[in-house]
Amino acid sequence: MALLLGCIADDFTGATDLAALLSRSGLPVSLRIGVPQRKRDDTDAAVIEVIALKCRTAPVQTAVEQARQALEWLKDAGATRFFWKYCSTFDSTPEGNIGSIAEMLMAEIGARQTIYCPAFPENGRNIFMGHLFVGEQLLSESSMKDHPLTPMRDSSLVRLLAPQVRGTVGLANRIAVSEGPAALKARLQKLTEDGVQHVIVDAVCDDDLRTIATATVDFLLLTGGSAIAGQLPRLYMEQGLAAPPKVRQTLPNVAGSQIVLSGSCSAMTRKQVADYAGRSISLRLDPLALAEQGAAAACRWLQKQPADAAKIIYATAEPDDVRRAQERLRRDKAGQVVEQALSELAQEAFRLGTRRFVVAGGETSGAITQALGVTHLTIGPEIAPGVPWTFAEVKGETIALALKSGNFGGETFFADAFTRLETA
Ligand SMILES: Nc1ncnc2c1ncn2[C@@H]1O[C@H](COP(=O)(O)OP(=O)(O)O)[C@@H](O)[C@H]1O
Ligand SMILES: O=C(O)[C@@H](O)C(=O)COP(=O)(O)O
Repeated sequence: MALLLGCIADDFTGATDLAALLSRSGLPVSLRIGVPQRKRDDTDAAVIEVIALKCRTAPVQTAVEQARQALEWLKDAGATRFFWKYCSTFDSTPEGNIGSIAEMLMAEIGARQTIYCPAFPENGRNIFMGHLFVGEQLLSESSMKDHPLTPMRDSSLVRLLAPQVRGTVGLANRIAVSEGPAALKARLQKLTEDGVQHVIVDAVCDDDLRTIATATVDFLLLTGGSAIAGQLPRLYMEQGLAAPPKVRQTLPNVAGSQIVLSGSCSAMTRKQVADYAGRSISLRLDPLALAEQGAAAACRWLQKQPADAAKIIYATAEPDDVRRAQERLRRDKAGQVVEQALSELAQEAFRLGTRRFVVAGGETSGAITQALGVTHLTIGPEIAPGVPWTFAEVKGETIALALKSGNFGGETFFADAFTRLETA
């Protein structure tokens, strides 16, 4: 099938979030883990391809290079329009990588302007006058200020983006958006004439997203969260470019034991871990002990647990505990030892017969998915907005994998996830 859209996501939970919102339309969406080694098969039914990278916190040059390779693969597969997906809380290091990757993509595909719209109203992320809100709080006052890898201490998207790009950053505010697609298009055109290449666009509800998508559907490059992308399939269908397949894909029925692995320290994950630890067998990992002794003791613990019992292994901790571990180990090293341990535990769980995995945390999901050797994910039912079950082949076996973004899902998410799988 001809490709309508080629997407690049900066982490794996972000990629499944994006694929879930695009899939709501019924259009077939393919999700690849990393840049595929092989060319796309011409008979592939998907009309949208998503490539999941793990580049959110990588050094700028590494991240840009990974995105360039993903772009090459998508272009080679026939894509002419592209979407660059990053976090709805604009998670980035001070130097990048949101703007640096966008600027590279614009240069490679010849786009004069792009928009930045991380808003995800269904999950409480809204942009007003260029400022990002999480629920009713400014981003910088929300729990994102304590993120272990990308603490967000400013809420102005213009200020956050400006140091990440060489070009000029501007704003199309809510007033422009509220005037409808034609007026917004004119505002963007005026900004282009004024030499503004990078435009933050306000959105506080799904109607705003519809307006923005309608005004920019023909842009060569759009950037933002999953919610703005989720508006595109309907527009493609209205333009007669695609129609959902008549027969829906049947999803596998995955038997085998289950586990939750959590490396997210986000506020919602902390509540979810507390809830599920009260319903299951649990093991808490200590980064300092892991740095000294590795994951062997935790693997031995796992081997001793009854196969059919509900279990959770987590490094999830309160901000003060995270800070203490980072002071002793350095921020990146603390993250790496936890990611490495959870990856080994996922491999051990698979060896012991686990086939249903719920993973919390974007970086954590990247590490675990790569450790399991997953290269392609089929998108299944959504458990909570932006968090679908996915299915993958590992060593000839089908596994079910739910990759949960840090702050997504309700308090009982982990239990809900397994219930959703039973009823899918
Ligand atoms: N107790 C801890 N101390 C320090 N870092 C931790 C701890 N637990 C987890 N981490 C690290 O914090 C990071 C959390 O990021 P991520 O997995 O992307 O979660 P989120 O989706 O909430 O952003 C990971 O690199 C993880 O290894
Ligand atoms: O847009 C979002 O918020 C998510 O799709 C996402 O990218 C979350 O990343 P993590 O919080 O690191 O899971």
